[in-house]
Amino acid sequence: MHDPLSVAEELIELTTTLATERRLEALLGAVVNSARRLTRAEGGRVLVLDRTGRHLHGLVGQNDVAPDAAALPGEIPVYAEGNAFNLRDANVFAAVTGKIVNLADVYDYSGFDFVRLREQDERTGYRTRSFVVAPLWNVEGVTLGVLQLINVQLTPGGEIGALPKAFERVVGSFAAHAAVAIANARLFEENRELIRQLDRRNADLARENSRLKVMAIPQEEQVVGESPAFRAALDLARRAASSSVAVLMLGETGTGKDVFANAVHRLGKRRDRPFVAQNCAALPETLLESELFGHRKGAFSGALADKKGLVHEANGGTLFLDEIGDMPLPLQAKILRLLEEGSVRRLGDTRLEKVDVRIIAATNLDLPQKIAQGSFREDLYYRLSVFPVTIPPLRERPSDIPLLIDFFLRRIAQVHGREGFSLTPRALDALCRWRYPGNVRELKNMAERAALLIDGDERIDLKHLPAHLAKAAPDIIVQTPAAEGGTSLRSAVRQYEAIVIENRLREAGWNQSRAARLLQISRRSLVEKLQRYAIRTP
Ligand SMILES: Nc1ncnc2c1ncn2[C@@H]1O[C@H](COP(=O)(O)OP(=O)(O)OP(=O)(O)O)[C@@H](O)[C@H]1O
Repeated sequence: MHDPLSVAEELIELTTTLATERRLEALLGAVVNSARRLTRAEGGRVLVLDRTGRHLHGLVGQNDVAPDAAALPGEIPVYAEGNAFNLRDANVFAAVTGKIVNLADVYDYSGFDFVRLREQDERTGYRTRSFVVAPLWNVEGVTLGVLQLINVQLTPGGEIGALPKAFERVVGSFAAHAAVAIANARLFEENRELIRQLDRRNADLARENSRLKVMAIPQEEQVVGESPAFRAALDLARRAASSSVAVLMLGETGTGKDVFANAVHRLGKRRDRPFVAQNCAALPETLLESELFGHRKGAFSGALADKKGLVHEANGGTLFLDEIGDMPLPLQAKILRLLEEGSVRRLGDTRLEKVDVRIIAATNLDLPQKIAQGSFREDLYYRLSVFPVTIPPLRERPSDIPLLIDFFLRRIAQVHGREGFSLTPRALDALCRWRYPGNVRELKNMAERAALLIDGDERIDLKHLPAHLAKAAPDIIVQTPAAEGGTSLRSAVRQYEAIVIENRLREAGWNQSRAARLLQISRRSLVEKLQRYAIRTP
């Protein structure tokens, strides 16, 4: 056995380890190791009680002489039949009574049952002789488990025997220290797990919160686009929003004229008043007139009572006249009066009524051409086009395509209750190259269709996109803006460059160094290009 000085040294070292080690497994390893060094035991184990206190489980096993013999026993039941303690087991005895079991040879009769241990010896060829079990009782007298020491060597020559009586107390107090440290480490791990759970919960809540926030904003109110051309149009719309000036939204079908009209209303002083929209191409003349300006009872067959028009509903707010190019000429005159005098006359009425309505109109038609044909009033055109906002077609702002794809897929994922959708690079490439005659609406429809076609966690691939798009995908020349009549080669190349850069950035998770490597250009040159094309991390 050790001399008192080395025992003291061992205890000091152990106390330090116990005080500093917070990871349960490492701590248990250190406990068994130190206890073995202290007692010169060949092997040692820690068994702990499960949460229900019904079983002891091995957690750590060590054996210098035969690593196989370090194997941990299976579950040891604390209770025998009839709910009495299973005191025939030396581990349970120590755990329950708080006494140290200290045997010179487990093969000699001791009253304890060592059948399993002997079976293990047979399997491993190891011979277990002396066997010490110290209870791991913490200060409150709560049993955590036991510390086993196997084959205690009494002399440096390797003579094996029971632990000398004087050492029992040392081992006992050592085990008590270890128990406190183990209890602390368990608490620490439990706390850490609780913190982890809380963090996870917080992150879930934050995600849910931002999801709800996004959901709370109606889709038509979100305006997505970062390209300089788009930003310029949006900037104009913002400026218009601050006054009550009439605005004319121009742009091809599906470019987002409705979205912009809504934004102008929402960003202006009238945001708390109604935003009322009417498609002027959707109704025949009389019905449209009655819808917009209202009617008096008997104004036409079917006019059974007085009815207010949308202009009345929009009073104080905004009236959005979509497809104004298709408005019949007589109604154009009424709109002009509304713009110039702020007054309207209901169908079948003689009186004029004052209303305070801001007009935003939109068309994808060539109004000067319609004026030339005599189907649009020139004076109305000039009145409306005081503040024109032209939304560029999507093919002229390709760097917005990935942003819009991302936006629509995220929205769709929310509706489907999914985390998200991902695209294969070739699907993204095909989407980015397409010319979108139907503009953003077409892109949105494609995203919705693809989301419906994929199975489970599948990525959106070419086969989920319309055939014409997949077919055209490899043909860069046809599909890039270079094919656009009137677009210079230089501007087409720049647009394509912007698409490629943005795609690579996406692949690289918006890590600029990684994207630069993928593009095989320097990071500095990438940064310059990002500035030039106004590409920003979303
Ligand atoms: N910049 C954008 N950000 C988000 N969604 C957009 C954007 N532009 C268009 N959309 C969406 O695309 C679809 C078509 O847009 P919108 O109806 O505003 O186009 P439009 O120009 O008014 O079309 P039309 O001329 O056919 O009436 C809508 O679902 C709209 O929400």
